[in-house]
Amino acid sequence: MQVAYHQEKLIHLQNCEREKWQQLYMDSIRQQVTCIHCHTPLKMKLGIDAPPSFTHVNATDECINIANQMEKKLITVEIEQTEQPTSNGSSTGFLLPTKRTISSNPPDQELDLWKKPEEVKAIPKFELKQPAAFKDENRYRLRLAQNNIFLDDNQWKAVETTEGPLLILAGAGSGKTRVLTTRTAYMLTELKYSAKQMIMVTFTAKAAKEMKERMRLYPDLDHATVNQLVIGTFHSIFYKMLMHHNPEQWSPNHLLNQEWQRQAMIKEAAREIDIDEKDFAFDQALTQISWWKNHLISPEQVKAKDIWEERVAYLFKRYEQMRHAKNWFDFDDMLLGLYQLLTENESLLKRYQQRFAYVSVDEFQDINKVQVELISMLSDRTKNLCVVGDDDQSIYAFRGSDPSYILTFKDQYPNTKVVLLDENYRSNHEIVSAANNIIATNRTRYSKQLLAQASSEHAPLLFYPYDEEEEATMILTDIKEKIEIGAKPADFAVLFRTNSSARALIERFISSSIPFQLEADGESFYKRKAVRKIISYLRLAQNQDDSSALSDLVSALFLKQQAIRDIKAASIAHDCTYIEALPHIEGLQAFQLKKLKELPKKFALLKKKTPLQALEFIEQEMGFNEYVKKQGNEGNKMERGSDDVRDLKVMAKHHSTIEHFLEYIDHMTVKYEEIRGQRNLTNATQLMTIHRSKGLEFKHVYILGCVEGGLPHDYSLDAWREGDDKPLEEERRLMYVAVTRAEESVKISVPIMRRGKKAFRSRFVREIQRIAPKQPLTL
Ligand SMILES: Nc1ncnc2c1ncn2[C@@H]1O[C@H](COP(=O)(O)OP(=O)(O)OP(=O)(O)O)[C@@H](O)[C@H]1O
Repeated sequence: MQVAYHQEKLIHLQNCEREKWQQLYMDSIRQQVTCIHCHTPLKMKLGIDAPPSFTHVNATDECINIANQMEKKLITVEIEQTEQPTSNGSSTGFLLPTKRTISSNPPDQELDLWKKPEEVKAIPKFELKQPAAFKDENRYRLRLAQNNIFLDDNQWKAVETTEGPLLILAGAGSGKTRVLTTRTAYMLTELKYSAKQMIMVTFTAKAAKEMKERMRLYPDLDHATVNQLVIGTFHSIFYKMLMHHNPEQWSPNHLLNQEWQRQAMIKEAAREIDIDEKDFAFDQALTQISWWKNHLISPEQVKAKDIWEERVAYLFKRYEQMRHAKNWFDFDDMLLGLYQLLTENESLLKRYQQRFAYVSVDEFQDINKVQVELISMLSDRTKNLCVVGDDDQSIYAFRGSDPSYILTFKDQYPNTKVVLLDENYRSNHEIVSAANNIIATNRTRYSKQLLAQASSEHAPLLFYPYDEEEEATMILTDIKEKIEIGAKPADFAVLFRTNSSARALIERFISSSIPFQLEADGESFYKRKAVRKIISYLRLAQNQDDSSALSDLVSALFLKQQAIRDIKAASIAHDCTYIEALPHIEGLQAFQLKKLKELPKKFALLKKKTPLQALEFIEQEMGFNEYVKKQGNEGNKMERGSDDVRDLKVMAKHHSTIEHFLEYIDHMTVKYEEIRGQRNLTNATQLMTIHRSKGLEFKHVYILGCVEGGLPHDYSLDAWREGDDKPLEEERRLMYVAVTRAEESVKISVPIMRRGKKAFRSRFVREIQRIAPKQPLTL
């Protein structure tokens, strides 16, 4: 149905502004949308595949028929006036806008129209490969096949290449774990190498565990041998070595294993240079310090690019001094410690080189400077170094990883043999082709193309929600529909570029009955600095004595935290609220005094506004815009306070009073903390950042926000405009990673609006829509 009563007004979906659909959807959940015939609640369906419509929650077929007939009449007949229904169903006293046809005025703006989702057309024809005749000349390969472990020819080539430097370029879904484990099993069982000679480095503890578990499935390989293998992450393996040599210095009691411990140290240092604790991005500072350490840059060697880096360099210096004084170490020191030990102790290095004759490294595209140095030291005697990776999946530049290590591996090791794994066993041909189309634009890569095993009737789908809110609703509706017809919640994953871009989605899932798990870093959207601060105005509008909101407010007013004490004292002395006490604090400049004197009046005005009006008033009339501008994006290229406020305004539109808005925020903040703690739910839809999805696979994948500025992220576009296309290439790799997680279907969201402004479809969407020329491997 397209026609219904909404809060006692007759509405026709086609005549409603697109912007209102989400509100209608939410009101339909609150039972405020009813049938024009029986007046029972209608639910609004706002999904991906079909235009929005209303359906009865409970109604007889007869009622539905009558309602449909009434709707037909209403749509064709111009109605000048009608009557409001009473609760018993008679229609009296209901007014439609005079002289308005409810079927007229077709919206002429693109923004107002529902746009049919489009299948990606640029899919080259699938060519069925003749299954390669199985070559059974190798006894071990045959033995594996008998145990249902099949390997294609390239995979097998990688297994057999055991000596010298080997680069396995493993495309997405090409079975690199299978290759790494089989190669090790082959060396142990067929070549009879000793397990003690081997070291396998993975990027995550999960990957190490999976490798060990998979190794146990190989024929003729006993558990004791598998247990002798050194398999683990860089940190776990290298830390064990350090412990072995100096258990006293490297005792776990000295490990700074909590973020807050490290933060406490730099906060102490920050006080020495008068940094305002409430207003400094300490988490960013720690990331920067870690980046320097992983690049083997000492505090003395830092070349600060701006004032922010200068300050962080000071914190770095003091952090290292404090750490040394107390004999503490952090996770980065585990790698640095071993690097130092092996550089200073040649005979020890030789012993390790003697022991580890075969070194293999997984996810080599994500390696950083200190890791690369350690690996090259350990493998320097034999050069039996096998690295597996995909330059197209290098997505951790912000943590210090650098795809140039995989791209220059051959230069580093001139005798390198290269094996390309280009058969994708995960996704159908349509998904693989879309991924090929996207990544082909990158210039800094080994050209290559993935091949799928099978074709499907479903191509990747582009769909066009109005904005972030509608996007979340459409995805939730789509997943719900699929679950209703038999899919499992765990079949789905929704991937997003940044946590803040998923706020609406997370909230929609929180309010739904679909089990879900959130894999994202960072605090809730409402705890982000700019958001928290602007919300503190609203809280103080409600209660001028809210002391926790006051502490957020003071820095936005360009006052120091110490001012809080003075404000509280002035409020007692003058028997007034904190806001009224502001102009009474000591030591104010004349311009500050003038501004603060105006505040009580402005807070009184604020109270009467809707949340959206209030936010705009705070920005424009209460100085918040200047505060956000002054803050810039201190050390954080990724997230701007002004963007957060724009995100908040999109959501504020759906709340009519400040009181309800704050209640909603508090509820969502509590829920966010609850769900963040949930782990390992067995049958849940996964909501995660693209970074977190790396290495995983899902039947159905949704990708959020594929518009310029969203994916690719704004910061990469800024860099690109300034002539640096590295970040943009990394964004393209992120898109590639996201698409290649899907086995059966991928749905790509291209919202029309973003952060309240017209958006432009992502360049990656345009790239997906044209067939990239075939790209044979070039090295
Ligand atoms: N030769 C093969 N025949 C059939 N299936 C295979 C073969 N090799 C690997 N697979 C399957 O392909 C899927 C992808 O393999 P895997 O997860 O190891 O890929 P990956 O290379 O690690 O992918 P990504 O880098 O994208 O995370 C797995 O389900 C795996 O069992």
